[in-house]
Amino acid sequence: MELQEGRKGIPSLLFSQGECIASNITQLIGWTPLIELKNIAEKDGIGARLIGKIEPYQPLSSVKDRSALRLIEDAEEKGLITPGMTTLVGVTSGNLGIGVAFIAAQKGYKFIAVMPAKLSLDKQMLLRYLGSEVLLVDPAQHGFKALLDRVEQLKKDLGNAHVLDQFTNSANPDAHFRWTGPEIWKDTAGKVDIFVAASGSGGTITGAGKYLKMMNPSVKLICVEPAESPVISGGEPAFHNILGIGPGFVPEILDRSQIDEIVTVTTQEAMDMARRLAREEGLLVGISSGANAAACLKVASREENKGKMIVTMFSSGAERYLNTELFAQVREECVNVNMTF
Ligand SMILES: Cc1ncc(COP(=O)(O)O)c(C=O)c1O
Repeated sequence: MELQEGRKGIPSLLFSQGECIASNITQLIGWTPLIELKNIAEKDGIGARLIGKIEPYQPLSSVKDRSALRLIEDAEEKGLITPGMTTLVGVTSGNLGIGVAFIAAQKGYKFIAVMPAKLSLDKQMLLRYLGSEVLLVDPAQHGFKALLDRVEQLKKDLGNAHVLDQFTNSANPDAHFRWTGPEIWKDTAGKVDIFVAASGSGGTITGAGKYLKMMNPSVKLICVEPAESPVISGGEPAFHNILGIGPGFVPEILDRSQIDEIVTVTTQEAMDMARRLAREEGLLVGISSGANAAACLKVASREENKGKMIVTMFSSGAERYLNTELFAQVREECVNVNMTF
């Protein structure tokens, strides 16, 4: 089936005449819906419009499906990889790896995920379930570099391995320039005033931000990072629990020159807001989505932003965090529940 140039996702399929059946799962990446947070805006007396882009609608529930697809397609276009022959290799602690795993499975690539030991068992299980190999490295012994060293060693040992590096490869922001940015522009009818996005690899804010500024140079770009580890703001890296953002260094692909402002959010604020999104808007989204929404509320409360449209990313679904602090209280309640009859 022919898809519209530069567009992916379910609505693209709907433009065709006749059958609307995806030929494979990668065609369903992209074009996620926008939703306005009316309940929270009303309750908090917010004069701006708060809009979230619901990435849990991606095939494997996160924004990283887009980057994974573009990293793989870019390598294919450059003739660097061949299904059935090349082994894809990447350091991953989560969503990008899961994105690569399902695309690799569909396209016929072997994928080896190099992961920090002691990280989520759920993610390891998902990767293995999708047919990927998981190699655990203990970063406590040699730091993050141990993971990179393991990848280098694999490259030498395998000979036909291709490394996917979301922090340095411009194909990552390109996914957001091609898809995320145009989707936001189209679905807001070009009314977006402010785009707020937390930075992990920096792909989303760089790629979607570049597209939105290209369409309207007065769109403001606000980058969100953990208050405990405000590295982009010039601070020191430190532990935080907003999974998927704030890796503790400034990624090579992050284009700081186009960012108008950085807003920091604590892990506590992010988790509290994720829970509010669930209970007040019925939105089951993850911790970084809570961080983004918390940053939006800070920005929206400013007098100068009254009436403005603020768009942000709900980058992943809450179900990926069932075994984290986000669900600690309800887990405790469930474990200790008393029979009522
Ligand atoms: C849950 C979550 N939120 C936000 C991000 C940040 O996106 P980006 O890497 O495009 O900066 C990531 C990236 O992995 C993520 O997994």
